[in-house]
Parts: sequence; structure tokens; C-alpha cells
Amino acid sequence: MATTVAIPDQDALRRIGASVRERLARDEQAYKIPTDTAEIYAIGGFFSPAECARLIEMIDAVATPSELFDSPMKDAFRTSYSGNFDPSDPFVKSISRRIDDRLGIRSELGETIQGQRYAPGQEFKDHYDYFHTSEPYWKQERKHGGQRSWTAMAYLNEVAEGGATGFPEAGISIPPTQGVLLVWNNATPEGAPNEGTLHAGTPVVAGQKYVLTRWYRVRPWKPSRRGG
Ligand SMILES: O=C(O)CCC(=O)C(=O)O
Ligand SMILES: [Fe+2]
Repeated sequence: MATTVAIPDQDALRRIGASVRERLARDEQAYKIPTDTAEIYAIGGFFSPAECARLIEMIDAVATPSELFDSPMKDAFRTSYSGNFDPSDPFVKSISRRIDDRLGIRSELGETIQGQRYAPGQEFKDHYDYFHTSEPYWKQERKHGGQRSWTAMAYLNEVAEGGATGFPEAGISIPPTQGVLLVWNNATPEGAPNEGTLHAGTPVVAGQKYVLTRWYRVRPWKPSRRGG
């Protein structure tokens, strides 16, 4: 008899995938990146230069060497500095709410915004934002909001050279542009983790790169640990 292996949180991933997709289709500023491999959108001018400057200052205040979910190559894998914003700060709340509203996702599903700073030579190698449900950490994450659905990431400055976000499966490379919000669905329309979302923050060559990231779960997020 054939057995089907259940995909954790599949129904929720399918449902959230569809609702955000429908919302972005009506958003005249949301540009769908032309690829069939993954659902990736760019929204220009999402943050003003003044907001970016303020967010950059906040990243400088919280950034420490990045932590990752268990990975044998942890040290070389994500060399940027990162830190979580204070979710009770009114400015952070307003920024989070604006991203949530644009995607139409309930705020409770969003993880605390994380800021990241890359210096020349620093990078975040190819990875998926979704959780690998066969790994030991999944037992915890399942209870802390479950699988990650969409990622929203904003570029806060222009990088002198390097630092593009690469999606090798989709054959796409997105150069950092100040104020752009990049949004992608980590699942397929069917609600399975989408391997086509493999991506990297490629090495910065010159200058600094500042980004912020908000990851969304399928259920209300409860803090446990950090990671990309
Ligand atoms: O810095 C980038 O371009 C990618 C960052 C990223 O993949 C993440 O924060 O999950
Ligand atoms: Fe990522």
C-alpha cells in the first residue's frame, strides 16, 4: 500500500501563500520577479531614506556576530553581524505593522525583526529560510509558530560593490537598492517547502550592507531561539 508522507503545516502554508499572493497581485507597486521557480516580489520605495538611516543606526546598536540554527559550518556560513530589534519600541512596532499590512499577514505570525550588517568579505551562504522538519530543532519550532511561510527583507542602503541577494535555482540576483522591500514565499502554492527559494546574501566587496528581515510563521510566533 502506498504511504503518503505528511508535510508539516501544509494546509496553513497553502492558505497563507494564496492570501498574500492575491494581495500582492492587487498591489500596483509590487513587481513580480519573472521566474516560475519561486514567488518573489520587489516593492520599491517601501522605506524612505530617513527611515533607512534610523534603522541603520538601530542595527549598529544591536548587531553582534550572527547566530544560526545548528549547522556544522556555522562560522563560515553566516559571517554578517545581526541582532533583533526591540519589539516594544514604538518605531519598530510601526515598521513591523507596515510590513504586515502590506502583505496582509496578522502581526502575531511575524518574528521579531532582525537587522543585519555585512562588511566587505561578509556573506550569508546559500540557505533556505524554511525549517528542515527532519532536524532536531523542528520539535521546538513546531511549538513556537511552526513553519516559516513568507520572508520580507528590506535593503537599507546602497552597497558600493557586491552584496546582491542571489537565488541560484531561480537564476536571479537582486542588487541592493535603498528602501526596496523584497518579499518571497518559502513554500510552493501547494504548501510544500520550495527548494527554488534557495538564496544567499553574496559577499560584500566594498562598503557596508544593511538589511532587515521579518520572517512569518503559520501560527503565532513564540520566541525560542534565533536563526536565518
Ligand atoms: O542579505 C541578504 O541578501 C539575504 C539575507 C537572508 O537570506 C536572510 O536574512 O534570511
Ligand atoms: Fe535567508
